Amino acid sequence: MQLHDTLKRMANPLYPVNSLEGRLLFAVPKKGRLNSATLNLLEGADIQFRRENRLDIALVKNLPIALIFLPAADIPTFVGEGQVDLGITGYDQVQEHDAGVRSVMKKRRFSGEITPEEESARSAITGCDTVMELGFGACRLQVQVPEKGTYQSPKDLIGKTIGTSFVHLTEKYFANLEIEAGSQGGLEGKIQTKIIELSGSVEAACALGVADGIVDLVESGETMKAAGLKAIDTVVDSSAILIKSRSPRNTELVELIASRIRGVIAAQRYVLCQYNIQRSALASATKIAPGKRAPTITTLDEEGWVAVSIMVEKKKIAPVMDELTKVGATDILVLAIANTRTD
Ligand SMILES: Nc1ncnc2c1ncn2[C@@H]1O[C@H](COP(=O)(O)OP(=O)(O)OP(=O)(O)O)[C@@H](O)[C@H]1O
Ligand SMILES: O=P(O)(O)OC[C@H]1O[C@H](OP(=O)(O)OP(=O)(O)O)[C@H](O)[C@@H]1O
Repeated sequence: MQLHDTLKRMANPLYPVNSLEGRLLFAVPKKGRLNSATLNLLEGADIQFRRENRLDIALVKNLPIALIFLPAADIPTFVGEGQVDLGITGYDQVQEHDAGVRSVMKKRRFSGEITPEEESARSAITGCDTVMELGFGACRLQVQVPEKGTYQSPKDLIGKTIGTSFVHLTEKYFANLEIEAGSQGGLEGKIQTKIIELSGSVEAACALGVADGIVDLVESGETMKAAGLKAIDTVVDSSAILIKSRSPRNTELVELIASRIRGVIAAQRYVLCQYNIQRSALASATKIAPGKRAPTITTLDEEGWVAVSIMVEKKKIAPVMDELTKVGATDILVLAIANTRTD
């Protein structure tokens, strides 16, 4: 059943379900690490909405879109099944969802419930496509063990107990490890390593004797350090991504949103740098900072001088200004870009 129909059946009269008709459904993280950066991105893309208290659906005022607020972990399911057209979540969550779907299909094939052909046909229609990386929410899903313990390499954990919120990726990781080590048993892909599902505070599992190792997200590394753990391998490198279903309701609108978001990301990543320089030094200056496509050069009302305008990556602007000064650039101005539409 389509999400539109399901929502219509819900009794709560506050749900703006009747107005969902004809709208593109866009899932965004309702809380957690990706929530605030996602809301900033929507604001930058001029996607205007007002979310009523405790409602997980908000109609966009200026575009035929409805925002659906969901846990980041559930967004790949809704988009992958085509119930929702677009979504923002972590790449780790998409990988976890895909690994889960593949594992269920594999089990159904081994039990004779579906044929290999049905398995690949279903895999082709479900799942989501990545539209773009969004430049926030960077983290790594890592295998962690007690710093002072005896486990040094991931292979030492074969047959042991692992705590994680990412059970499917962890199962796949240890299944591959066991195959590599020649110790995996059974055609059904049963693994010797025991995976325990935990929904939060995974880092506490080793100290409490629940697990020998964990597979959990790391950003700064502070949480793992405080818990006396060290990383011995990375399962997935992740950051926030925009995903779309394989059959979105309105591809033009998907393109419009993608293009707006691309513009916001470019605006966040670049600054506009303007300076004056003598024409004779222009070649050296543009070599230092050639701009995104090419510099915009304007003749100044002073013999032999030009004004140059270029986009520069924010993180490189300080050394670029140092170098430009060395070759004779003056009156250097750096301006924030509010928004942009660029390739
Ligand atoms: N420490 C982190 N640094 C950066 N990104 C992270 C971090 N932890 C998680 N993420 C990213 O955010 C996504 C959502 O994780 P988060 O723990 O915020 O979800 P949640 O379960 O919805 O929220 P909560 O933990 O508050 O219940 C993760 O899948 C990952 O992509
Ligand atoms: O490397 P760090 O910067 O310290 O971040 C890593 C921590 O962040 C995440 O947990 P979160 O704080 O979202 O809470 P949770 O344990 O309830 O999932 C993750 O599960 C780690 O515990």
